[in-house]
Amino acid sequence: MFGGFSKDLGIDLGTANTLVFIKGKGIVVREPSVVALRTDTKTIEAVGEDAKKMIGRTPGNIRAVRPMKDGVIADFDTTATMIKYFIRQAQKQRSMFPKHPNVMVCVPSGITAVEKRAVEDAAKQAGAREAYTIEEPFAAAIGADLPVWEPTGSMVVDIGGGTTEVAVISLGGIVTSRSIRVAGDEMDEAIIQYVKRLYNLMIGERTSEQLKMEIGSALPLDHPESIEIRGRDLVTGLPKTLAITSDEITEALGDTVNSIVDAVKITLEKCPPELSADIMDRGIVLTGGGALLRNLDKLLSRETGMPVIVADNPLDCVAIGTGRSLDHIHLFKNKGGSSSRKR
Ligand SMILES: Nc1ncnc2c1ncn2[C@@H]1O[C@H](COP(=O)(O)OP(=O)(O)OP(=O)(O)O)[C@@H](O)[C@H]1O
Repeated sequence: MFGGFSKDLGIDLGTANTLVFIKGKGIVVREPSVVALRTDTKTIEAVGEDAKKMIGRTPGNIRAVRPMKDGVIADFDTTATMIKYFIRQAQKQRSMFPKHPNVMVCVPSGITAVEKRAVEDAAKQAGAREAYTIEEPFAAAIGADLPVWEPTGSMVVDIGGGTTEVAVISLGGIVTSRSIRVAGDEMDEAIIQYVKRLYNLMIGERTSEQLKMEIGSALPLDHPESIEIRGRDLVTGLPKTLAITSDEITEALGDTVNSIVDAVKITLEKCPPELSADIMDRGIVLTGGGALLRNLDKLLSRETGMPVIVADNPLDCVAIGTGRSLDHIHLFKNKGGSSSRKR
């Protein structure tokens, strides 16, 4: 499927990470969706990895922003600049890559037609010849090798940075879906608030993400773990080191994880019975970085009574599916349900 030279690009424009996929080559760019802006001159200081390092460490005249943070384009110009940067990075990987490729951009399923149009315009402004959009859970399902074009039900739960997207897919269309703005970022924020409340310690976003990834779990671990973290004591104002346990992180993540479980349950309730039976056979498939939270699959399985499987390489599914969907562009236009558009 991926053989030969391609002039097409798939972009997973995630709230946390942007990945670029070239047919025939795979994922060629993987960088944080962050832009560092100079507030005085209104120019771009850095994009991607370099900009992420600046979060929480910028002087007054530089601001590190995540233009897609809430799952929508908050700032059109910054997003266009970011897309342009990522297309350039991909072009650098292949000397003969065309200046104006066809571009498929993956967008959250909850976004409006106006926002979709803004993404397509941003891609065109960044040099795309034709720009299309595909909804995130549909791309995730393709990337996870689910039989999306067949008359059988597949359920995918994509837990990213800003949004969790739950969808039931059959015959090339989304039958029912739910998108909530609760995902990895909200987990990080919950940990920050928990540590602040319990220990009067202020920690940064990067530290809370590290706690989530290293010792986080949706259910208490059989052998609890702990790590030392650093922050600012809110009473003395001085730096302080503290040991945090995995059980504490499980408690901190409780509400966020429950919101995700509820979104899955509500989607299942709305699912036609024939498709529910298919999902029971195949299992619910988890994609996105949040799928890597330990024991989330176990908790979801316990709460829904369904088998739950974490996809292979969950962080890559959306990008792979976005790239692969370019092979089926004609089907997209005909089937409509997965939302793509030629301009
Ligand atoms: N091992 C892990 N455990 C828990 N969370 C993780 C792990 N690895 C990555 N994540 C989280 O996954 C999220 C990023 O996932 P992903 O790259 O799929 O999101 P995205 O596609 O950029 O966002 P969205 O789907 O909202 O647009 C981040 O919040 C990150 O902290």
